[in-house]
Amino acid sequence: MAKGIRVPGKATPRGRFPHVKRAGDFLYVSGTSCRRHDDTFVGVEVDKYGATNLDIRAQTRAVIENIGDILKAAGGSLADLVQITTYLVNMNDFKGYNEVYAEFFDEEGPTRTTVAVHQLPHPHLLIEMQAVAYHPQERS
Ligand SMILES: N/C(=C\C=C\C(=O)O)C(=O)O
Repeated sequence: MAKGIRVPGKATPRGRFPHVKRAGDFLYVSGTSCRRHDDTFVGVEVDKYGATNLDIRAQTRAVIENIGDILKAAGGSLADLVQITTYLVNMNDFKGYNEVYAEFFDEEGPTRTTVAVHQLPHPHLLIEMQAVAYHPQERS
């Protein structure tokens, strides 16, 4: 039976789904953003005039770190990732996203697909990532 986990301290899912689910030797991580547990966002600044500045590098780093925390709660780590799908709202953010991505992963890392989408669940979000990790049960 596949087991879903909601991870304390991470952003509460805005729907009825777990952060991560084990199916056999694989861990499936739900689409994850830079949202914090208190529903604020990493990589968002609003100036005194109300102008919003969104930072793709900070958001990318936060998303990957959130996925790492979620995998850790399931007994795994970023090193176990075998597949990542990234959703960007704007392909103009590809360069900044790609630079931060390369701080975590290289050609031996997970396979990756990056696509642009019309919207994400909050207007402050520039990026969401979904991932699969290979983590045999006997290692848990
Ligand atoms: N995974 C989903 C949303 C994630 C949003 C967030 O972490 O801020 C979903 O609705 O499927």
